[in-house]
Amino acid sequence: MTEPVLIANKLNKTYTSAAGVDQHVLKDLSLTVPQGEFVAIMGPSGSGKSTLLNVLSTLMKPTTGEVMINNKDILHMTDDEIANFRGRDMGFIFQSYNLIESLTVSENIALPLTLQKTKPAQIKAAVQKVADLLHISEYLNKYPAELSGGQQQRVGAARALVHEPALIFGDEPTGALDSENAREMMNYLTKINDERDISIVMVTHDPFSASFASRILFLTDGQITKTLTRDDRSREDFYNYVLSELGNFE
Ligand SMILES: Nc1ncnc2c1ncn2[C@@H]1O[C@H](COP(=O)(O)OP(=O)(O)OP(=O)(O)O)[C@@H](O)[C@H]1O
Repeated sequence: MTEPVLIANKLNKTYTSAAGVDQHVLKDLSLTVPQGEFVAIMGPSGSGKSTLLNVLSTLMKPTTGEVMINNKDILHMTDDEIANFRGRDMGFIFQSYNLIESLTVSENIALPLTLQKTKPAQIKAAVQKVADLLHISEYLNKYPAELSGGQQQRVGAARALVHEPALIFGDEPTGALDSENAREMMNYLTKINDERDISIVMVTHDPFSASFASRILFLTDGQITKTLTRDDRSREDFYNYVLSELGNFE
């Protein structure tokens, strides 16, 4: 049995509006992700997907419950420990690429390593390696504004990968991409998941993107109400299975 990279135990999240009205968004939600697994989270709008991802990825605290990543209790770390942990062990890929316009592609990709004060020669080698993997080496000296949306999203992915984190979180990583670029992005994620054993937890509304995962969790009203596993199905067969199950689900 592979060691879990992430364990979430009985997560609850309640938002309280300015008018004092509570909204209970995550409800006793538990989840375990073994090292090297690729998990997709799907569910209707408002079901709590982004809230769950934010809680799992240390960006937001749950109201109650616990989250362990690599056996560390992330809810009881100091702000400095969390910042270090994020920088070293996690990568984030968002729909909006969050690139810094005044930095070159190379400098954007290097950010997680620069923040960890990695030596320049090591940074250069790591940036080159991940840029080769994502086929963006020729853009390294350009600025984000000079790239297409798909290229920018690959730069965002390269930045998430450059420090070889144990775990990557994606929030609609193909959301801004056309179908060709979405397929390419999912192939890259599959490749790093296979070859480097990096675990991936990704929120998506798109069954095509989800079909690249090995397990899909469906969220309804803050709870996991259905789980589909790919088992030994091909990606295409899993996609058809997901589509048929979605028909039953919604
Ligand atoms: N920061 C916040 N403050 C108050 N309410 C929030 C906040 N973030 C989300 N909510 C509410 O919590 C519920 C779940 O939101 P969340 O964004 O987690 O859902 P989602 O499944 O990701 O939705 P979508 O697919 O539309 O992005 C929604 O009703 C939303 O309005």
